[in-house]
Amino acid sequence: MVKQKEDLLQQKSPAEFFADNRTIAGFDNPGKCLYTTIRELVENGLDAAESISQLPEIEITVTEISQQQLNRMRGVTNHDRIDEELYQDFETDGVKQKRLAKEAKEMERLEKQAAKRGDTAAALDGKKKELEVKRAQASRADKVFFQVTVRDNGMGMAHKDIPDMLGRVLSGTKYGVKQTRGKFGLGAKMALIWSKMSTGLPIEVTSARPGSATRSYFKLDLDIQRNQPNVHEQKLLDNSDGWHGAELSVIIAGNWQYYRAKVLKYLQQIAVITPYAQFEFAFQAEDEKNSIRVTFARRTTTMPQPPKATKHHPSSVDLELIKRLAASTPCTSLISFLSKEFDCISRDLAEKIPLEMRCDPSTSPAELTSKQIVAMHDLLHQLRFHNPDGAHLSPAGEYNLRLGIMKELRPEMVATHQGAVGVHEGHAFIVEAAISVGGRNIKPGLNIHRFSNRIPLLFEGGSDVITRTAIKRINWSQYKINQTSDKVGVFVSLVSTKIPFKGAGKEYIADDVEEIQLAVRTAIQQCCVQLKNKITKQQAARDQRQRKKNLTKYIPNVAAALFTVLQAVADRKEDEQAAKRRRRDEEAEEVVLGVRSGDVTEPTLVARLQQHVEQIDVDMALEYQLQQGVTEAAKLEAHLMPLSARHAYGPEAHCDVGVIRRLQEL
Ligand SMILES: Nc1ncnc2c1ncn2[C@@H]1O[C@H](COP(=O)(O)OP(=O)(O)OP(=O)(O)O)[C@@H](O)[C@H]1O
Repeated sequence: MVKQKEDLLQQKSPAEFFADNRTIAGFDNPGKCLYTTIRELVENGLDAAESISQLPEIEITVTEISQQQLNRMRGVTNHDRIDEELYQDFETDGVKQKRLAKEAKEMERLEKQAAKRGDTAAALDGKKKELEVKRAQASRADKVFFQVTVRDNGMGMAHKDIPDMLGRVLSGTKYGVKQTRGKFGLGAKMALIWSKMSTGLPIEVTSARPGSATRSYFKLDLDIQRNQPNVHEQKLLDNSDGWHGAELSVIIAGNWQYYRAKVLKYLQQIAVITPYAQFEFAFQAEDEKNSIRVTFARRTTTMPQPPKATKHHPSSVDLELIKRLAASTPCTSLISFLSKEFDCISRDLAEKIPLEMRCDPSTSPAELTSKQIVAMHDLLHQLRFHNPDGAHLSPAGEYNLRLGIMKELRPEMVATHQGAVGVHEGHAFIVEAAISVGGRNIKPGLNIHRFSNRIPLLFEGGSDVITRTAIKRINWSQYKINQTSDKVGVFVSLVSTKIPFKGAGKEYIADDVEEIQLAVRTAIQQCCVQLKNKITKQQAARDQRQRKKNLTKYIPNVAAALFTVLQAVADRKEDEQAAKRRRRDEEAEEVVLGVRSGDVTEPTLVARLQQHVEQIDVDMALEYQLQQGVTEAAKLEAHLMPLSARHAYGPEAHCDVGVIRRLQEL
């Protein structure tokens, strides 16, 4: 029987699979491909720097390249068009008229809107320019390409490993049980696959290990069918200046116009979670006026402890993993195998497990039969073990998180919380959260920022455990936060040796892991409790200010009215006065006498009323303190110290509650 074409058995290499299913890895459309390429290369740079405890310095350059330029690079001749009408961007006269009319209308609308809002001429010009750029980009016939170059100061790559690291899908150094940004051994290769698919150009890599006298240069691409690197050029260059790190450069199709905001947001968020890193970003447009240069400056040199590799927790192992470990271990007995290859198995316990399996404890792991491996697997899933302690994890830390938020958003208030170590399928995890209120570039409502293993997640937020928890499982009003009108920043970061991502694109964290769900909720709630305290105090202070303002507003009128009355009394004849004298107390009598002698005037009344309002303030503050308990309310954090050796303490001011010393420059 002749086989039908569709019956033919075919095989795909991993590279082919990911080339056909780019979306899985976050390479959906040209714009998203540009974004993900930047992201993957930046995260590799951060991992590489942190792995040698180096404060990361990441330079990202995105250079716009026109179709003509690209053709020149590829040695393809640029031809003039013979028949314009064949091209997608050809406009008939009618279509052109319609477009021009639409643009004129849009301009008119902008002008009206600006007049209504009272915008300045410069603001209006800015908007018009934006419109023109959009129009120019939309009408451009040429496709736009980008050279993405990312340079870091990390550990670099060994010369011999570079082709495999970057030219073979599913190869990397981050597969162990360790918290890293990268995991799958895919990201950089996807950028290369996309460059192959969209421009056909190879990747260029320069790298040096710390202390290396040479730096490696490679130009390579990836044979998608065979899933193997294809080296075009390689050389060893001089490294006498002692540089270490890596610089990767790819040329890909992309869309800057639609993904500009996402790229900048990503960089801002990665700057929030890694305030100890310095990011230099440059976008070089063909037209210089559209170029951008942004620096996300380092604000601290305190780096979290680098994550450490740990061992597999017995409750998380599967049959295949046990087989693999048993075949590769140098241990010669089951006792040492169990105690050395697994986390949370003490020597004591390791001696008991083989007995439970009805196995000789001195059996070599390499000699375990399939049945014994099955027995070990079943047993490991039935026994009780300590949970991993999370010491190998590296959360950003409340200090860094707060610092990052303060530097990027400048909120009015911020609260942070780091939760206890949790466990999911034998992998330890830690959830950290920060909630901010107010700040720049933040919209009213909940602004949710998600991080996993210290990378920002910007897409598919709707299904993420953090978004869903913040929106559905927190009763914000209980903490005096209005989730629709207050500008609330919700920052949640999860670190673990295994993040339950949905998809290889690492875009969002599953919402079905109860332990993580609960930890996220608790961390947010803990921040909210801290904020509620601050908000209550702030509200009380605001109410007080308002009351004072209201009272002060009426002082001139009240003083004038009062003075008129007092004057009328003072002007009455003596006998009338005598008749009424008995009814007035002495204090009032004194005031009337004052008015008569000219000592009490209208301004005197104004001053006394103002004094009275001030006094009410002080009384209320005291009353508040008594209600709150003196220690709580009277405590005010203050940090006073000389700015430098050139400062000394000056004169002292004494008051009931303490002494204030003023700093003086020498
Ligand atoms: N800038 C770099 N410095 C040092 N090593 C790097 C750098 N970029 C990549 N590598 C090495 O190349 C390997 C493959 O990188 P790749 O981006 O393909 O995958 P990954 O980072 O391991 O995982 P993921 O697909 O989850 O990002 C990395 O594991 C790392 O060892």
